[in-house]
Amino acid sequence: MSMENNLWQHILRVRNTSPLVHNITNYVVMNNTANSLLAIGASPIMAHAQSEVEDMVNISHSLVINIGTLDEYWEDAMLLAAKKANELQKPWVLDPVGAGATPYRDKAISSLLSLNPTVIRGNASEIIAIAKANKTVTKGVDSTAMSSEAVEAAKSLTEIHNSVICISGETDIVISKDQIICLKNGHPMMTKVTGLGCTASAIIGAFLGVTENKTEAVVSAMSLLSIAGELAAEKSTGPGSLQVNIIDKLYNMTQDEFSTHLKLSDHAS
Ligand SMILES: Nc1ncnc2c1ncn2[C@@H]1O[C@H](COP(=O)(O)OP(=O)(O)O)[C@@H](O)[C@H]1O
Ligand SMILES: Cc1ncsc1CCOP(=O)(O)O
Ligand SMILES: [Mg+2]
Repeated sequence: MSMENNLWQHILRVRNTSPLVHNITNYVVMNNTANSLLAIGASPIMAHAQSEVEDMVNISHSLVINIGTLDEYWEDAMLLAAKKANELQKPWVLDPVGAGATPYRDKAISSLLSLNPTVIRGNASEIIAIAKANKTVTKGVDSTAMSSEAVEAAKSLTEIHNSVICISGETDIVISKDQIICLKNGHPMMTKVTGLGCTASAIIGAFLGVTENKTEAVVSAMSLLSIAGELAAEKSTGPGSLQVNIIDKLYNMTQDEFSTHLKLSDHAS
């Protein structure tokens, strides 16, 4: 079966099996992330109490850790949850929001990285920062670099942590040990809606919960969100309506819309 066909099958599997996705995420995006997960057919739970995160991982299909509004208490909860996911061999995603912006953020990321996330998804500046390539300066939570500049940084992270890396941006690039997949979907207005990167990471979590092939899980998630953004932008007058229209398109995307818009290319790494 072609990769394109596999991607649509993964989308259907999320819709039909409704994986439970445990999110330890930031205050800015919690509501939008939960609604996006519901729209694709997944079941979201946001929980960060140290007393329950391990039990929550136990009943979930996957875990998503997002450091957007981190503090010391949350950091400990994240480490507990990631350790439990590893112990139970459940997939988990790290979204290193704002990597490189402050020493505290980088210290927390390095503790989480030592637990070898299944997938790391960030914009180009964040991926470069966490690989300590130091070729660019992170400006808050938005990217100042192009995805292509972060490819070398991502390759080194894949080698060290055995993780699949997703660099999001104008082109989304998914890097595993033997493959580099580029997706040229999306719309520039998506950068004017807060939390769409966080949504991408959460949706990746949903696909990891139902799909053995981790690279395909990431590509399914990124193509679904980016095509939804592209189609939603056509009928949006600005970022406010785009935010809402993306959730609707995640919910009602058809196979025809998916396959006629998908712009994917595959290379050996
Ligand atoms: N310039 C762009 N053109 C088209 N799509 C984009 C662009 N920038 C980001 N996107 C899309 O927006 C979503 C979020 O990615 P991104 O903005 O890189 O995350 P973050 O919010 O973490 O910086 C992805 O689906 C990505 O493909
Ligand atoms: C603005 C902001 N500040 C802390 S977390 C956050 C949301 C970042 O979301 P994204 O990286 O998906 O744009
Ligand atoms: Mg982000």
